[in-house]
Amino acid sequence: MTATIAFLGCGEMSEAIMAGLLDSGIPADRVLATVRSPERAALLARRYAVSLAASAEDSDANARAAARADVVVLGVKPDQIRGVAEEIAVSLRPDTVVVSVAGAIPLSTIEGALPAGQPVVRAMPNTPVRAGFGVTAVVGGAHASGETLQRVSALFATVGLVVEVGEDQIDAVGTVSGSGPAYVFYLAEAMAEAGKRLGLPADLARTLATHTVAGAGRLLDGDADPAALRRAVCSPNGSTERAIAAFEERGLRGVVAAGAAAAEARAKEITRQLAGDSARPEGDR
Ligand SMILES: NC(=O)C1=CN([C@@H]2O[C@H](COP(=O)(O)OP(=O)(O)OC[C@H]3O[C@@H](n4cnc5c(N)ncnc54)[C@H](O)[C@@H]3O)[C@@H](O)[C@H]2O)C=CC1
Ligand SMILES: O=C(O)[C@@H]1CCC=N1
Repeated sequence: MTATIAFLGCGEMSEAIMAGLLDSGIPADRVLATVRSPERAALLARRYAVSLAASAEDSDANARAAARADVVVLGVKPDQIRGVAEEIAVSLRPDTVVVSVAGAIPLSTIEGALPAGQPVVRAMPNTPVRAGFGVTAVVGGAHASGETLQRVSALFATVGLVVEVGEDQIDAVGTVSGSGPAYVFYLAEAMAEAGKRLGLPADLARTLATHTVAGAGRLLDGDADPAALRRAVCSPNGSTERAIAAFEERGLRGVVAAGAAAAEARAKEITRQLAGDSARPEGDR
Protein backbone atom coordinates (compact mmCIF):
# COMPACT_ATOMS: atom_id res chain seq x y z
CA MET A 1 0.00 0.00 0.00
CA THR A 2 1.25 3.52 -0.79
CA ALA A 3 2.61 5.31 2.26
CA THR A 4 1.04 8.54 3.46
CA ILE A 5 3.66 11.30 3.59
CA ALA A 6 3.31 14.49 5.61
CA PHE A 7 5.54 17.46 4.77
CA LEU A 8 5.65 19.62 7.88
CA GLY A 9 7.09 22.92 6.70
CA CYS A 10 6.51 22.75 2.97
CA GLY A 11 8.80 25.50 1.67
CA GLU A 12 11.32 25.43 -1.19
CA MET A 13 12.91 22.06 -0.37
CA SER A 14 9.84 20.10 0.66
CA GLU A 15 7.77 21.48 -2.19
CA ALA A 16 10.46 20.27 -4.61
CA ILE A 17 10.35 16.77 -3.07
CA MET A 18 6.57 16.75 -2.96
CA ALA A 19 6.20 17.89 -6.57
CA GLY A 20 8.77 15.31 -7.72
CA LEU A 21 6.99 12.51 -5.85
CA LEU A 22 3.59 13.54 -7.23
CA ASP A 23 5.04 13.58 -10.77
CA SER A 24 6.47 10.11 -10.15
CA GLY A 25 2.95 8.85 -9.54
CA ILE A 26 2.42 9.07 -5.77
CA PRO A 27 -1.31 9.79 -5.37
CA ALA A 28 -2.12 13.30 -4.12
CA ASP A 29 -4.50 11.89 -1.50
CA ARG A 30 -1.44 10.27 0.14
CA VAL A 31 0.30 13.62 0.60
CA LEU A 32 -0.21 16.11 3.40
CA ALA A 33 1.53 19.46 3.80
CA THR A 34 1.69 22.17 6.43
CA VAL A 35 3.13 25.66 6.22
CA ARG A 36 2.98 28.75 8.34
CA SER A 37 1.05 31.17 6.15
CA PRO A 38 -2.58 30.51 5.16
CA GLU A 39 -1.88 32.05 1.72
CA ARG A 40 0.84 29.52 0.98
CA ALA A 41 -1.35 26.70 2.33
CA ALA A 42 -4.08 27.73 -0.12
CA LEU A 43 -1.55 27.95 -2.96
CA LEU A 44 -0.21 24.44 -2.28
CA ALA A 45 -3.73 23.03 -2.09
CA ARG A 46 -4.59 24.63 -5.41
CA ARG A 47 -1.34 23.75 -7.16
CA TYR A 48 -1.05 20.11 -6.07
CA ALA A 49 -4.52 19.09 -4.85
CA VAL A 50 -2.82 17.42 -1.88
CA SER A 51 -5.05 16.03 0.78
CA LEU A 52 -4.32 18.65 3.45
CA ALA A 53 -2.45 21.89 3.13
CA ALA A 54 -3.01 23.33 6.55
CA SER A 55 -1.50 26.43 8.01
CA ALA A 56 0.54 26.13 11.18
CA GLU A 57 -1.54 29.04 12.47
CA ASP A 58 -4.04 26.28 13.06
CA SER A 59 -2.25 25.09 16.19
CA ASP A 60 -3.03 21.37 15.67
CA ALA A 61 -2.14 21.19 11.97
CA ASN A 62 1.27 19.58 12.40
CA ALA A 63 0.05 17.08 14.98
CA ARG A 64 -2.98 16.10 12.90
CA ALA A 65 -0.90 15.60 9.77
CA ALA A 66 1.71 13.60 11.71
CA ALA A 67 -0.97 11.33 13.16
CA ARG A 68 -2.09 10.33 9.65
CA ALA A 69 1.37 9.78 8.22
CA ASP A 70 3.61 6.76 7.68
CA VAL A 71 6.47 9.11 6.80
CA VAL A 72 6.82 12.58 8.31
CA VAL A 73 9.24 14.93 6.54
CA LEU A 74 10.46 17.78 8.72
CA GLY A 75 11.08 20.59 6.23
CA VAL A 76 11.29 23.62 8.49
CA LYS A 77 14.43 25.69 9.02
CA PRO A 78 17.07 24.17 11.33
CA ASP A 79 16.14 26.36 14.30
CA GLN A 80 12.52 25.16 14.12
CA ILE A 81 13.18 21.43 13.83
CA ARG A 82 13.27 20.68 17.54
CA GLY A 83 10.06 22.67 18.18
CA VAL A 84 8.11 20.91 15.44
CA ALA A 85 9.45 17.51 16.57
CA GLU A 86 8.25 18.23 20.12
CA GLU A 87 4.90 19.42 18.79
CA ILE A 88 4.17 16.15 16.96
CA ALA A 89 5.76 13.75 19.47
CA VAL A 90 2.51 12.57 21.08
CA SER A 91 0.72 12.12 17.74
CA LEU A 92 3.20 9.81 16.02
CA ARG A 93 2.56 6.11 15.63
CA PRO A 94 5.58 4.09 16.85
CA ASP A 95 6.37 2.85 13.33
CA THR A 96 6.11 6.25 11.63
CA VAL A 97 9.50 7.29 10.33
CA VAL A 98 10.51 10.90 10.83
CA VAL A 99 12.78 12.22 8.07
CA SER A 100 14.58 15.49 8.68
CA VAL A 101 15.94 17.30 5.64
CA ALA A 102 17.45 20.05 7.77
CA GLY A 103 21.11 20.79 7.49
CA ALA A 104 23.12 21.06 10.71
CA ILE A 105 20.65 19.30 13.01
CA PRO A 106 22.05 16.03 14.39
CA LEU A 107 19.96 12.87 14.55
CA SER A 108 20.42 12.83 18.33
CA THR A 109 18.68 16.23 18.67
CA ILE A 110 15.65 15.04 16.75
CA GLU A 111 15.57 11.67 18.52
CA GLY A 112 15.75 13.50 21.84
CA ALA A 113 12.60 15.48 21.03
CA LEU A 114 10.59 12.38 19.98
CA PRO A 115 9.26 9.36 21.88
CA ALA A 116 11.93 6.80 22.79
CA GLY A 117 12.53 4.37 19.95
CA GLN A 118 10.94 6.53 17.18
CA PRO A 119 12.72 5.81 13.87
CA VAL A 120 14.46 8.90 12.49
CA VAL A 121 16.34 9.33 9.21
CA ARG A 122 18.41 12.35 8.31
CA ALA A 123 18.38 13.26 4.63
CA MET A 124 20.23 15.86 2.57
CA PRO A 125 18.28 16.28 -0.67
CA ASN A 126 18.66 18.93 -3.34
CA THR A 127 16.11 20.88 -5.36
CA PRO A 128 16.59 18.96 -8.66
CA VAL A 129 14.40 16.26 -7.04
CA ARG A 130 11.68 18.49 -8.47
CA ALA A 131 12.61 17.22 -11.94
CA GLY A 132 13.42 13.65 -10.85
CA PHE A 133 17.17 14.34 -11.06
CA GLY A 134 17.94 15.00 -7.41
CA VAL A 135 20.67 13.66 -5.20
CA THR A 136 19.70 12.70 -1.67
CA ALA A 137 22.12 11.50 0.98
CA VAL A 138 20.55 9.51 3.82
CA VAL A 139 21.70 8.32 7.22
CA GLY A 140 19.62 6.31 9.65
CA GLY A 141 19.33 7.12 13.33
CA ALA A 142 19.71 4.80 16.32
CA HIS A 143 16.18 3.36 15.96
CA ALA A 144 15.92 3.23 12.17
CA SER A 145 16.18 -0.40 11.06
CA GLY A 146 17.75 -1.36 7.75
CA GLU A 147 14.24 -1.90 6.43
CA THR A 148 13.17 1.61 7.50
CA LEU A 149 16.21 3.19 5.85
CA GLN A 150 15.43 1.19 2.70
CA ARG A 151 11.85 2.46 2.74
CA VAL A 152 13.02 6.08 2.93
CA SER A 153 15.74 5.50 0.32
CA ALA A 154 13.17 3.95 -2.05
CA LEU A 155 10.99 7.04 -1.67
CA PHE A 156 13.82 9.43 -2.56
CA ALA A 157 15.00 7.07 -5.31
CA THR A 158 11.80 7.87 -7.22
CA VAL A 159 13.12 11.45 -7.58
CA GLY A 160 16.82 10.82 -8.21
CA LEU A 161 19.98 9.24 -6.90
CA VAL A 162 20.22 8.15 -3.25
CA VAL A 163 23.51 7.65 -1.42
CA GLU A 164 24.00 6.33 2.10
CA VAL A 165 26.56 8.28 4.10
CA GLY A 166 27.81 8.54 7.65
CA GLU A 167 26.44 11.37 9.78
CA ASP A 168 29.97 12.77 10.05
CA GLN A 169 29.93 13.26 6.26
CA ILE A 170 26.59 15.01 5.91
CA ASP A 171 27.82 18.62 6.26
CA ALA A 172 30.42 18.01 3.56
CA VAL A 173 27.83 16.24 1.41
CA GLY A 174 25.55 19.26 1.84
CA THR A 175 28.24 21.57 0.48
CA VAL A 176 28.51 19.54 -2.73
CA SER A 177 25.03 18.25 -3.54
CA GLY A 178 22.72 20.15 -1.16
CA SER A 179 24.06 23.62 -1.94
CA GLY A 180 25.53 22.60 -5.31
CA PRO A 181 22.55 23.55 -7.49
CA ALA A 182 23.00 27.14 -6.26
CA TYR A 183 26.65 27.11 -7.41
CA VAL A 184 25.58 25.94 -10.86
CA PHE A 185 22.80 28.53 -11.12
CA TYR A 186 25.34 31.15 -10.03
CA LEU A 187 27.64 30.03 -12.84
CA ALA A 188 24.73 30.40 -15.28
CA GLU A 189 24.20 33.96 -13.99
CA ALA A 190 27.91 34.71 -14.41
CA MET A 191 27.92 33.30 -17.95
CA ALA A 192 24.95 35.48 -18.87
CA GLU A 193 26.71 38.55 -17.44
CA ALA A 194 29.86 37.66 -19.38
CA GLY A 195 27.85 37.49 -22.60
CA LYS A 196 26.33 40.89 -21.88
CA ARG A 197 29.77 42.39 -21.30
CA LEU A 198 30.78 41.12 -24.71
CA GLY A 199 27.89 43.05 -26.25
CA LEU A 200 25.09 40.48 -26.46
CA PRO A 201 21.55 41.60 -25.62
CA ALA A 202 20.70 40.63 -22.01
CA ASP A 203 17.83 38.31 -23.00
CA LEU A 204 19.90 36.46 -25.54
CA ALA A 205 22.86 36.10 -23.15
CA ARG A 206 20.57 34.67 -20.49
CA THR A 207 18.90 32.23 -22.87
CA LEU A 208 22.30 31.06 -24.12
CA ALA A 209 23.57 30.57 -20.55
CA THR A 210 20.53 28.76 -19.14
CA HIS A 211 20.09 26.42 -22.09
CA THR A 212 23.81 25.68 -22.14
CA VAL A 213 23.92 24.80 -18.44
CA ALA A 214 20.78 22.67 -18.79
CA GLY A 215 22.21 20.90 -21.85
CA ALA A 216 25.58 20.33 -20.18
CA GLY A 217 23.68 18.86 -17.21
CA ARG A 218 22.08 16.34 -19.56
CA LEU A 219 25.50 15.22 -20.79
CA LEU A 220 26.65 14.84 -17.19
CA ASP A 221 23.73 12.58 -16.36
CA GLY A 222 24.83 9.33 -14.78
CA ASP A 223 28.46 8.88 -13.90
CA ALA A 224 29.94 10.77 -16.84
CA ASP A 225 33.42 12.19 -16.31
CA PRO A 226 33.19 16.00 -16.19
CA ALA A 227 36.87 16.42 -17.10
CA ALA A 228 36.45 14.26 -20.22
CA LEU A 229 33.34 16.20 -21.26
CA ARG A 230 35.21 19.46 -20.73
CA ARG A 231 38.17 18.28 -22.81
CA ALA A 232 35.79 17.36 -25.64
CA VAL A 233 34.82 21.07 -25.91
CA CYS A 234 38.40 22.33 -25.80
CA SER A 235 39.87 22.19 -29.30
CA PRO A 236 43.68 22.15 -29.07
CA ASN A 237 44.88 25.74 -29.07
CA GLY A 238 41.31 26.92 -29.56
CA SER A 239 39.21 29.54 -27.79
CA THR A 240 37.71 27.37 -25.00
CA GLU A 241 41.18 26.26 -23.97
CA ARG A 242 42.02 29.94 -23.41
CA ALA A 243 38.93 30.39 -21.23
CA ILE A 244 39.83 27.39 -19.06
CA ALA A 245 43.43 28.60 -18.79
CA ALA A 246 42.14 31.99 -17.59
CA PHE A 247 39.94 30.24 -15.00
CA GLU A 248 42.90 28.17 -13.78
CA GLU A 249 45.17 31.21 -13.68
CA ARG A 250 42.66 33.09 -11.53
CA GLY A 251 42.20 30.09 -9.24
CA LEU A 252 38.56 29.25 -9.93
CA ARG A 253 38.99 25.74 -8.44
CA GLY A 254 40.30 27.29 -5.26
CA VAL A 255 37.43 29.76 -5.20
CA VAL A 256 34.90 26.91 -5.43
CA ALA A 257 36.73 24.98 -2.71
CA ALA A 258 36.66 28.09 -0.50
CA GLY A 259 32.91 28.44 -1.07
CA ALA A 260 32.30 24.81 -0.11
CA ALA A 261 34.50 25.18 2.98
CA ALA A 262 32.58 28.31 4.01
CA ALA A 263 29.29 26.41 3.62
CA GLU A 264 30.57 23.53 5.75
CA ALA A 265 31.87 25.92 8.40
CA ARG A 266 28.47 27.63 8.53
CA ALA A 267 26.67 24.28 8.95
CA LYS A 268 28.94 23.42 11.88
CA GLU A 269 28.41 26.89 13.35
CA ILE A 270 24.61 26.44 13.17
CA THR A 271 24.93 23.04 14.86
CA ARG A 272 26.92 24.61 17.70
CA GLN A 273 24.62 27.63 18.03
CA LEU A 274 21.52 25.49 18.20
CA ALA A 275 23.17 23.15 20.69
CA GLY A 276 23.58 26.25 22.83
CA ASP A 277 27.34 26.13 23.17
CA SER A 278 28.27 28.85 20.71
CA ALA A 279 29.42 31.05 23.59
CA ARG A 280 32.25 28.67 24.44
CA PRO A 281 35.61 29.64 23.01
CA GLU A 282 36.94 27.49 20.15
CA GLY A 283 39.73 26.04 22.28
CA ASP A 284 37.29 24.67 24.87
CA ARG A 285 35.36 22.55 22.39
N1 LIG B 1 16.52 24.83 -0.06
C1 LIG B 1 17.34 23.82 -0.30
O1 LIG B 1 17.86 23.66 -1.43
C2 LIG B 1 17.68 22.83 0.78
C3 LIG B 1 17.15 22.95 2.04
N2 LIG B 1 17.44 22.01 3.00
C4 LIG B 1 16.83 22.13 4.33
O2 LIG B 1 15.42 22.22 4.18
C5 LIG B 1 14.87 22.97 5.25
C6 LIG B 1 13.91 24.01 4.71
O3 LIG B 1 14.60 24.87 3.83
P1 LIG B 1 13.80 25.68 2.73
O4 LIG B 1 12.75 24.81 2.15
O5 LIG B 1 14.82 26.28 1.85
O6 LIG B 1 13.13 26.82 3.64
P2 LIG B 1 11.74 27.56 3.44
O7 LIG B 1 11.77 28.75 4.32
O8 LIG B 1 11.44 27.74 2.00
O9 LIG B 1 10.67 26.51 4.02
C7 LIG B 1 10.32 26.39 5.35
C8 LIG B 1 8.82 26.27 5.43
O10 LIG B 1 8.45 25.94 6.75
C9 LIG B 1 7.23 26.60 7.06
N3 LIG B 1 7.09 26.64 8.51
C10 LIG B 1 7.76 27.42 9.40
N4 LIG B 1 7.37 27.11 10.66
C11 LIG B 1 6.45 26.12 10.56
C12 LIG B 1 5.70 25.37 11.50
N5 LIG B 1 5.82 25.58 12.81
N6 LIG B 1 4.87 24.41 11.03
C13 LIG B 1 4.75 24.17 9.70
N7 LIG B 1 5.44 24.85 8.77
C14 LIG B 1 6.27 25.81 9.20
C15 LIG B 1 7.37 27.94 6.41
O11 LIG B 1 6.08 28.50 6.22
C16 LIG B 1 8.06 27.56 5.09
O12 LIG B 1 7.10 27.29 4.09
C17 LIG B 1 16.03 23.62 6.00
O13 LIG B 1 16.16 22.96 7.24
C18 LIG B 1 17.23 23.39 5.09
O14 LIG B 1 18.41 23.16 5.82
C19 LIG B 1 18.23 20.93 2.74
C20 LIG B 1 18.77 20.76 1.51
C21 LIG B 1 18.59 21.71 0.43
O1 LIG C 1 21.51 26.71 2.55
C1 LIG C 1 21.14 25.87 3.37
O2 LIG C 1 21.27 26.08 4.58
C2 LIG C 1 20.52 24.58 2.91
C3 LIG C 1 21.30 23.36 3.34
C4 LIG C 1 21.89 22.78 2.07
C5 LIG C 1 21.28 23.57 1.02
N1 LIG C 1 20.53 24.51 1.48
